[in-house]
Amino acid sequence: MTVTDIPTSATKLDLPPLKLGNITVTTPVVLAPMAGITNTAFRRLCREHGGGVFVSEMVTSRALVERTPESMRLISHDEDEEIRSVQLYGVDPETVGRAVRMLVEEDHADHIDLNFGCPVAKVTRRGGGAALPWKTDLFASIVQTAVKEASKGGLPLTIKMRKGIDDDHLTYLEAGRIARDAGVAAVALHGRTAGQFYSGHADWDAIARLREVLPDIPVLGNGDIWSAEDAIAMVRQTGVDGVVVGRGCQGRPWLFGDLKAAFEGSEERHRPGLAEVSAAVYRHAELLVDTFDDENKALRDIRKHMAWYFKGYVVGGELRAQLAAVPTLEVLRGLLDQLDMESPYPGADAEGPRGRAGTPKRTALPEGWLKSRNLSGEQQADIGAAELDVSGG
Ligand SMILES: Cc1cc2nc3c(=O)[nH]c(=O)nc-3n(C[C@H](O)[C@H](O)[C@H](O)COP(=O)(O)O)c2cc1C
Repeated sequence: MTVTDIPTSATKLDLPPLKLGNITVTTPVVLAPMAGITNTAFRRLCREHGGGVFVSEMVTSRALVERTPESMRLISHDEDEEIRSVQLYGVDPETVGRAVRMLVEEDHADHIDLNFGCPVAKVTRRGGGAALPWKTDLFASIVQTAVKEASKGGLPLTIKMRKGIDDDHLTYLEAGRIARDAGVAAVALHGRTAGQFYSGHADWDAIARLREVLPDIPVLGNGDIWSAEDAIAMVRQTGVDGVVVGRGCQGRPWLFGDLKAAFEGSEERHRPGLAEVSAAVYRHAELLVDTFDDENKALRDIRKHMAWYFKGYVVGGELRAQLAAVPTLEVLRGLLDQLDMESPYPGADAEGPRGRAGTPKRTALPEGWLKSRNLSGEQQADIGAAELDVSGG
C-alpha cells in the first residue's frame, strides 16, 4: 500500500496513552528531533497547539561532555516544558554513557532519545549514523550503556533509526530486538534507508513489521505524516503506539492541534487565514530572539521557515523574496503588515510535503566493512572521525 491510497477516516481509535517508562503521554505524538528546527522557540509554538513529546535538536555526546556552549544551548528547555526531551548522537559507548550520566545527574532531561538515523553520506560511508546499527556489537554496547546510565535516574531511553543502510543492508528488525533486549522504553522507525535519504515514500509496511516483531514495547512510526489524517492512517495500517512527525509541522505548528483532535476522535482541523499565519511568524521570530539572545541569529533562523509558513497562501512574489531575506524584526513587522490580512486559508495548497526532500545518496561502504557485523579498532576510529560531520536524521 502506498501513502496515497490509505484510508483517511478519522473515527476514534481508542489508542491507549503512550507509555515511555514512567512517563505517560496522553496524545501519542512526538515532534521529531530536527537539527536547526526544534529549538525551544519552535517547540513552544508546537506545544501550545497540542500534546505529546517535543524532542530537542540533536546534540553529539562528545560536544556535550566537553560542555561546548552550543551543546549547552541545545539541551536547554523552557521552564514549562513538562517532558524535557533530549536527543543524543554518539558512536563511542563510553562517551555516550558519560553524556547520559551528565543529563541525569545534572537534571537536564526527563527523556533521552538516541539518534541512529543520520543519512548524510559523509557519515554513513564511514560507518556512522544510519549505518552504525550494521555493527551490531557497537550498536548493542552504545544502547546498553545508555539505558544503564538513564535508568539510574529513572529516565526512559528510546532510540530512533532508519530501515538500514540500503535495501541490501537492512538493520531495523535486528536493531529493534537488540534495543528491546537492552531495555529501551520505545523504538521509533523512519521507514526509509539511509540511501533513500528523503526520496520516495516512507515504507509503512516496514513499520508494521517492526511492530509485529516487538509486541512487548511501544513502537513509534515515522515518515510522511503531513496531516492528522495521515497519522490516524499510519496507526491503523501499522498498529504503532504513536507517531513521530517531522517536516509536516514545518510552518504549521498548529498541526499538533489537529493531531490532538484526531486522536480524540474529533474531525476539527485548524485552518488559519493569512492574518494568523503572519502573527505566528512574528511570534516565532520573537521567541527565536529570546532563544538566541541575538537578533541576527534569530532572523537567520526564521528566514528558513518563511516558505513553509506561506506555502499556498496568496503572497506576491516580491514580498515572498523580501520575507525570505528579512534582516531585522522591525523590517519583518513592516513586511508582514503588507500582507492581505483578509486572505483566507488556501486549503490543500497549504498542506502536503514540505521541507527536506531530495534524491537518493550514495552510501556505498567498503566491501570489507560490510562483511563483518563486528567492529575493528580502525573502523571505530573512522566512525568517530565522521562524528564531526553528523547532522540530523
Ligand atoms: C531539517 C531536518 C533535520 C533533522 N534532524 C534530525 C535530527 O537531528 N535527529 C533525528 O533523529 N532526525 C532528524 N531528522 C529526521 C526527522 O526526525 C524525521 O525522521 C524525518 O524528517 C522523517 O519524518 P517526516 O517525514 O515526518 O519529516 C531531520 C529532518 C529534517 C528535515
